[in-house]
Amino acid sequence: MSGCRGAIFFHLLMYCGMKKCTDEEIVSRLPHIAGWEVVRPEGVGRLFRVFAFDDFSGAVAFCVQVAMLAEKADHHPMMVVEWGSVQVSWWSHELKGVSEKDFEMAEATSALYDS
Ligand SMILES: C[C@H](O)[C@H](O)[C@H]1CNC2=NC(N)=NC(=O)C2=N1
Repeated sequence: MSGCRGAIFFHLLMYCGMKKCTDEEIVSRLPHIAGWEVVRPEGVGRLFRVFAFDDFSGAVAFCVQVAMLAEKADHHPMMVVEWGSVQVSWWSHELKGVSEKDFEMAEATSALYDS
């Protein structure tokens, strides 16, 4: 298999099991991930939470931890870092919405923050 076809095959394997959550599924799951809300920029649902820090370096260190988690899972958030806070958004680009994977990643992100 060529490198390109191999990459496409891997990509399909990773994402064919994922499905976009319905609005009903999102509403029922959201109370189980404290602090997260759904935002819909340009009509695409995302899980969103702001994490508070006492300084800039704490916020950056958290971003690095989340980045390592993301690399392991091959699923990547949007993070906006500034003094005292990190805004994290999880959604599935491929599906143009929120999937089960995003809920798992949001939960893992909160667990990192709480640890
Ligand atoms: C090729 C690679 O596996 C894909 O582009 C992955 C990378 N990380 C990703 N992260 C997120 N959040 N959504 C995706 O659809 C996605 N796709």
